[in-house]
Amino acid sequence: MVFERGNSSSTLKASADVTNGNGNGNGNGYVDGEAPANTNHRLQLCPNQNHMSENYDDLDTEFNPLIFSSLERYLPPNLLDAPRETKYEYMRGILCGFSTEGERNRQVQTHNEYRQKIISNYRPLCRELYTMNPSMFFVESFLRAFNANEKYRDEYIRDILSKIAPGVYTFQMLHPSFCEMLLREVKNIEEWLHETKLMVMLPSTITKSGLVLNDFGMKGTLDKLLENFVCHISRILFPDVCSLDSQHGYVVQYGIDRDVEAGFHMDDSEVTLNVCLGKEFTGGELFFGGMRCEQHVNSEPCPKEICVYSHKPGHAIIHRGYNRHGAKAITSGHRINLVMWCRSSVSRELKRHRNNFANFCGKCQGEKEKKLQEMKRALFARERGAPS
Ligand SMILES: O=C(O)CCC(=O)C(=O)O
Ligand SMILES: [Fe+2]
Repeated sequence: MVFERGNSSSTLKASADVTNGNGNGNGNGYVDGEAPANTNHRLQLCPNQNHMSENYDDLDTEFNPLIFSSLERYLPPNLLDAPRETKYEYMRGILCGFSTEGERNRQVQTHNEYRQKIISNYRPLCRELYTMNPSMFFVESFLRAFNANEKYRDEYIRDILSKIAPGVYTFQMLHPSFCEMLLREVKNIEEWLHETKLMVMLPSTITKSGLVLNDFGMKGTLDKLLENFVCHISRILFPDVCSLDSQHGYVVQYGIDRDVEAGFHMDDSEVTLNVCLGKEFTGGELFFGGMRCEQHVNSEPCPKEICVYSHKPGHAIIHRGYNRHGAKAITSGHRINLVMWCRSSVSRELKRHRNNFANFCGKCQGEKEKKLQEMKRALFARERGAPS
């Protein structure tokens, strides 16, 4: 397996989703010129003098458009000829990474205005999607578990979850008619975007074909999904994660004419929910390489951490954001998934005060065990009178 440094970890400050309220970005940007998924290039030290920069004057952006034209000549060579939108997102991410608190507030305001502009102009196709309606959204087994008497609820929820690797679980979740409805809505959004030529913010640097559902009026529904369902599952599966208090919800699309795969990365989330909506496809399996702290992000996985999962429509997979993963290439058809990066501002604050992550990082755990073994050996030797 080739390990690429993912770019959606919480180390990345800049973000198109500046509204999560906890000061963390969604990975849609880079600190000090870190490159997008699937590339390992940084901003160049010297500008490419022969490159003709694009014009960014028409963009509704918080930065002076001239900055983008100047910065463009410093882009990694593989990005120089990328679509203007990709270059813009990459450069905006870098600029946001350097911004101060005041600028950050302005970004929040800009993002709110951007969202408001979409919401007041986009006409939803399936209005039912914009209000949480469990009996319409979920399959029977999922509803039964959540509707169980409080005394047995956790036990019933545990029963519907299948563990496929340490910290990775799957379960049946979305009703086929809900999946079908959301697919129709996504198609409608895409047609509207095509007509209006509106440039949208991508959900993360991992995808070129994603749509942030929160920006299209579904924040209320997804907040309820987090609050009433995902929080509960997270509390059962990941008790060390503090309460999840915000979400970044989006769809990702794969196909021959879209993204084909997703590079190996970590999410900017404490917990990620990922549900396949359809349609028909082959390939595109998710692969996992174990949980790591930021310091050990590039360390090798141990065999028990590796697992491969084939997406099935309606089925969800839930894992810690730090569990490194990627999606293999789709080999035919079209795959669309609903992804929700769930965040905990308390967990993030606590993490800032820690320097050992043996509670989740496989590598920190290994090192801690090694030290313990060494201490035990030294103690044993001392007891037997051997010179230490
Ligand atoms: O393609 C997938 O199912 C995974 C997408 C993903 O990992 C992400 O968006 O963070
Ligand atoms: Fe991911």
